[in-house]
Amino acid sequence: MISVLGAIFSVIGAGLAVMIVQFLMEMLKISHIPATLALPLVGHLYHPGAPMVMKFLSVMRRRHGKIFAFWPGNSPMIVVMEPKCVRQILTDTKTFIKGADYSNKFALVFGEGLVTSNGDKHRGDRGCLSKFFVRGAIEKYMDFMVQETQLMIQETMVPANGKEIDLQEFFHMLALRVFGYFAAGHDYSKDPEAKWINHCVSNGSNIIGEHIVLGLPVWGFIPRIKSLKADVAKMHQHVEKLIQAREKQRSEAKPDWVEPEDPLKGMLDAKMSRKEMYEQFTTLLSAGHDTTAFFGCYMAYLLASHPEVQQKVKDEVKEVLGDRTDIKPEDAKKMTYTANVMKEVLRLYTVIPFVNRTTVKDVNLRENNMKIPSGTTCLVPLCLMNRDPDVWEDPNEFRPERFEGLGISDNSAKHGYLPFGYGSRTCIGNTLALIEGNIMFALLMQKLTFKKVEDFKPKITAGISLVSSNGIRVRVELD
Ligand code: HEM
Repeated sequence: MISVLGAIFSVIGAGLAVMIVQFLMEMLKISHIPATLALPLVGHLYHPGAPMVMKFLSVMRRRHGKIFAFWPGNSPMIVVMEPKCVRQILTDTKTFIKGADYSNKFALVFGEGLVTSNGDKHRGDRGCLSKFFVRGAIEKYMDFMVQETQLMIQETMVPANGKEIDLQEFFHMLALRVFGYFAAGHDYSKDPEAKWINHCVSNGSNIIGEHIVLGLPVWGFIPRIKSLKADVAKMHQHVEKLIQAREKQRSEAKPDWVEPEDPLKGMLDAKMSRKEMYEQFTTLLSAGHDTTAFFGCYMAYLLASHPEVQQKVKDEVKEVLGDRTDIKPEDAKKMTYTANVMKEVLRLYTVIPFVNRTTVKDVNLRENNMKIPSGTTCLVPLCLMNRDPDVWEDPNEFRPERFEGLGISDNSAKHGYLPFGYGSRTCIGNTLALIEGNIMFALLMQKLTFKKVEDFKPKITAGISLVSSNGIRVRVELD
């Protein structure tokens, strides 16, 4: 018995010794990069504020500047928020690749879809899918977006008149319905699986987010990981149904049937394998779901909290549309104040708060001449860059007017304003999300007013996306 215990302690002791040596070697490699004292095994997690990652990093930024080391455990990340260096990281995709967080953790849900793949696989798949996400292609779906938004307003907002509601369900369901029709001609309003898919996608994103941010393992025997894998398998069965429905339409097509020009068609035409299609579809759905839905939630919350901004949006919608609801591309272009509101929402609530890349060789960050060793993960905190006081006056204020005259479309590398990322891996769904946002809010603002719920404050947690664990509550008042 004693010898068994002795053996166990020796193995644990040897393991700890290896980890401490690894820690010291890593520390030596990045000793030229500013950092607060980190300890072996726990890194900065000994610090009570460290699990609140966003707050902790903003304190570190004040202490160390725009490039510093952060230790979420035994290995460091280099936090980079200097705009020119960020640009280098996000454009040099041969040196800065999507590393282990993507291939081990994200991949549990996303497989080898667009978000997680690298190199030729990524280039090929992006080439195959990007034509469906350009403005002209998306504008063809505007009538459908209008129709679904109106239906959802009727189903959810009208009965909520005078009441407080959590907006998550409205925006999640609307995002799902729009995505289903846009990506595969599928009508989620009639699909009993829609509720489950909503839950499954958000849950998956939260779990993966937590495991990435806190550096937790994703071993298959952990109950929540086991159940996540089961959910992903069920999601693949759901995608199989969508593929079979389209294959049936193709095989039974009458001569006048015109197949929708959508991502599902793109995947079938490219003769992707079943596995590739499951992963790509799940990727698009997951990447576009919480993001679009929480973007809508935060916008409604900020409008409710700033009645003067809400009134200006209402006035603009009235001026451009009058009582019409058939929103056309030229209408959307005229709603410039609403566009600035959307930019300001994404600045304050950066829905994807962090992205990271791993170096495959030693590299110099040109702007600062700082060496980043091979195998290091660089963390780009888009959320903190968007509140950088060097760039934004009163960065925590909600002030859409600040975008007037800045000439910023949906991103600006110069300002470090990158809510949709940058370079060849920029969000493929950015135009879809913004057109959808414009339509949703034009129709909502024609019909109702969001009022602030006293004492409600969202409890923001930063996982893959910026979610609120206590929902987003507002009072709805029909006009
Ligand atoms: C407000 C809504 C959205 C925000 C804020 C957002 C944000 C982002 C960001 C920051 C990235 C870059 C990630 C990185 O560089 O590592 C990204 C990538 C991506 N997004 Fe979005 N996104 C949104 C909506 C959507 C939608 C609607 C879709 C699809 C239907 C989508 C699909 C994707 C995909 C597939 C990628 C990976 C692209 C690649 O690496 O080639 N996103 N998104």
